[in-house]
Amino acid sequence: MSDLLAPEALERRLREVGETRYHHLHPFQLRLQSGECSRGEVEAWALNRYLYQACIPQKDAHILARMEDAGMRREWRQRIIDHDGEREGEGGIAKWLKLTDDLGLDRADVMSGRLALPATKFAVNAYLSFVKDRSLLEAIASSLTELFSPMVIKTRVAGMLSNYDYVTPETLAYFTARPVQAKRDSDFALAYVLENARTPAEQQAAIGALEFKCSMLWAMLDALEHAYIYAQPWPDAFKPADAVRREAAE
Ligand SMILES: O=C(O)c1cc(C(=O)O)c2c(n1)C(=O)C(=O)c1cc(C(=O)O)[nH]c1-2
Repeated sequence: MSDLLAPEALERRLREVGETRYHHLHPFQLRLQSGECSRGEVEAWALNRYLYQACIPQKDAHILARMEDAGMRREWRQRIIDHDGEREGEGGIAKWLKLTDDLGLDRADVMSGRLALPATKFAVNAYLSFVKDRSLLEAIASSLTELFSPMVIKTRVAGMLSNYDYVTPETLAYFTARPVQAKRDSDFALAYVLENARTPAEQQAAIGALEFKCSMLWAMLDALEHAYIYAQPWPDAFKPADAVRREAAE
């Protein structure tokens, strides 16, 4: 049985989870930011990650529905607005579609998810199930990957802008607002977790929730790496134009 941790010690443990398990360490992320990805791999990354972006307001709506306190709901609902916007064409999902548009991907293909890898869909569904099935504390703790997203976004954006000539600041506009929003959101979520994880079991559950979320983000990049670098993608999945040309020549 673990001991009850002081809030500072719990925060340290949560940050250690990110230092050792967050997707900033994943080989596909390193490849993406260092310019080693082919154009097709960048396209596959953006197409698959659309499903994650699209699920975020749904998972936040599940969390919101479980909150009994109006003040908490007022705070949390901003996350849904950030992604869905106040009207058509605004918000994070619309900005992600600007990224996939600029990469030349068809919107209907991207939005339908039909070309996404099976593991991407399993990962996203696992996140939605997690926030429905686990305690509110665990659901909120699972969002704490946002403590670490500003640093990975900064590195990714700088790396992509300097290494891929078809990527412009407008293409990556999605990421401009995220670090400030992520800081605001993760400050709130961290304060909640530190205040509400009051027993050793609750503290371990919060740490486990953050590990789960890191593993879900990691699994999405494992799937991309496996499908587009080491192996063949799932038969129904997105095939980059350069791979189609290679197959035709064989
Ligand atoms: O670019 C990234 O690496 C990254 C990571 C994460 C994350 O760590 O979960 C999020 C985002 N971006 C993001 O843009 C975002 O809106 C977001 C919401 C959440 C969440 O769990 O509520 N994570 C993330």
